[in-house]
Amino acid sequence: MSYFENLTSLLQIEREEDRTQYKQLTESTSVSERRANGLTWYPVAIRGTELTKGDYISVELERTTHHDLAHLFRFGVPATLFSNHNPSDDRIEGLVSYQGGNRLKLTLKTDELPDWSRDGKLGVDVLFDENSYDEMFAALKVAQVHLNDSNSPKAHLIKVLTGQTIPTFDEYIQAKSSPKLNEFQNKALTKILQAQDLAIVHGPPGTGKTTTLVEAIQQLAQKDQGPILVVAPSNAAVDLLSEKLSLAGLNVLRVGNPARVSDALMTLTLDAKMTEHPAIKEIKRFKKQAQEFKNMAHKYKRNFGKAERDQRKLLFEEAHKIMKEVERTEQYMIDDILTKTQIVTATMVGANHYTVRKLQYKTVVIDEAGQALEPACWIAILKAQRVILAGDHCQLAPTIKSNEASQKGLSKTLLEKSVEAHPESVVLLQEQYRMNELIMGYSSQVFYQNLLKAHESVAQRTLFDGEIALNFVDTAGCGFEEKLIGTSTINPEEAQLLVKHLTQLIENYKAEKPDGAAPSIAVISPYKQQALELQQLVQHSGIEEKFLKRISVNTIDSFQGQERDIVYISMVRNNAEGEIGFLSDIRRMNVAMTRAKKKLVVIGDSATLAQFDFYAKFIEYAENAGSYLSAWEFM
Ligand SMILES: Nc1ncnc2c1ncn2[C@@H]1O[C@H](COP(=O)(O)OP(=O)(O)OP(=O)(O)O)[C@@H](O)[C@H]1O
Repeated sequence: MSYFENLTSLLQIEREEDRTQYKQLTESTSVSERRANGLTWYPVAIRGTELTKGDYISVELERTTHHDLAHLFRFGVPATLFSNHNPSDDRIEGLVSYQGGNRLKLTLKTDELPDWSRDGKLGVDVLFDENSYDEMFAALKVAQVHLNDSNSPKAHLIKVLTGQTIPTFDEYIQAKSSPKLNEFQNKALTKILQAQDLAIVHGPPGTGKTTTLVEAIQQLAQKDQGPILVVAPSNAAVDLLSEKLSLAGLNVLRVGNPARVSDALMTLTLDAKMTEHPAIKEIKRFKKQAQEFKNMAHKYKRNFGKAERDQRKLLFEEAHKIMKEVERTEQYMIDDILTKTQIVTATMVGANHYTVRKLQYKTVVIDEAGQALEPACWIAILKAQRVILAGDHCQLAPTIKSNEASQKGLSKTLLEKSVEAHPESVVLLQEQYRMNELIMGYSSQVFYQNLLKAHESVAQRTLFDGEIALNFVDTAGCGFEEKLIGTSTINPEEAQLLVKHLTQLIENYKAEKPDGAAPSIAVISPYKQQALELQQLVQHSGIEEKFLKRISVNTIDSFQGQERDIVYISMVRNNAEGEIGFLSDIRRMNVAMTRAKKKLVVIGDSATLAQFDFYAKFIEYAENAGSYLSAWEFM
């Protein structure tokens, strides 16, 4: 099987599993269950409608209750509007074209709202996102075609990225080294500018990967003709980069829909840029005319005479002609906006949005590549002459639903493969600006060949004088037993101990720094049930409000990319068999352990944990650093 056939078959397995899990979530579940699972908004109210491209209408919906529920409605996903009167028949499918706060816009494949939408209560269901899979399959197919065609200008890059040939560098190109960057970051900058096909920025926690990328993209923007494409697997990551690039003075076009509602971000979107464009007045005038023709046509609805039917047809044709004009004007506006654009930012799938689908780029940057599914990367790569991968394959990998696909290799990212195949393309950023060096040390030893250094401004930092930056609190022999709740594990006594330690730490801090600002604190557990338990306990701990406000409690995954002054990790597992479940995913643990700036406290049972090499060595590391504590001291 060829490289791309193999990837295609893995992706097929994944799509099947994803569909199956989606079906289980939706089929034979009630509206309220679907709503709780984030798959449905109900009830919703129609806040407006507008004619749009292709004679469709865009309807704006607002959810009027249950505002706090998380949901899966995202730009570009399919969804159906339905009525509660007859939900199996009264439904119409569309695509989410905007989502912000409690509103979303749905583009429906019809030119008129159905009659049933005027009575009964309305809701929207999110549908399985076939489109993202279709785009990925299509990209793999096209990549294979290029690879088979020795005349294809893309064949070389594809061969590099599939490990069949080596990357090339133009060593005569000199980057302008930046005084804002450290030695390693400047090395990465040079690597990026010299790369003819592939450069890789490996950025461990807090090492300034984003800072480096922004500087490199600024220099590339001056050299490359035409825009640079910058993609990342999540909207949150795309938003962050879009903001920083825009602040650096670049003209950024954010394709798709920001995950966060922020004015600065919104102005970068195509919608906002179109609203600012002089030609928008014309579009508004045309749309109004078309709407008037349609309204007139609809008046003939209940008259069946031939003359009326002809009249109605004429009016529709007129509206259609005007909408064609709207489309042409919109395309002109988009082209005009694109000529001024230096950077296009999007998710991988978003890079194929119809407005930018056909664009080719000299340089494509894939950020957070350690979290990107490889088939999605190929959507962006096919638009590139040269690819810059940035990320850290020693932190969280992409989420894969099918164990089979994961075990057969879908969880191995293009970043990881490329780092192995082409070490000459890689620059490791070695200086970090987040952690006290004691917190950093174990991660550096296990994942980064002991190469990381802490910048002098952070190396010795602690919460207060005399406080040690790392603690391992050993619960061995305390009889704290784990319990299984559903599919998640919980350890209530460990949770209580953690909160006791935290309360004490805050008291010590207050005594040492009576006027000190409240530090930011994360309480993390790999297990969801334990995180929920901890949330409850922290809420009722009696910790003063000023400090309580700064504490967030959650599972590891939600903290990737973030940092806190203090981090607690509750390890939960405590059993005679030495069964540690997914604590064995040491990359996830790497993320948890590297969020802390000044203090990291890990609480767990050494007897269970030490049966696994990673934790045995961690406990040894803590012992050697004088960071080992027995839980008995707090009981
Ligand atoms: N050369 C530098 N000199 C001083 N501070 C720096 C330098 N590079 C980065 N920093 C600081 O380090 C912090 C992290 O930088 P940045 O956000 O670029 O890192 P990152 O590697 O993208 O982070 P993450 O760990 O979230 O991936 C920021 O506060 C930034 O200002």
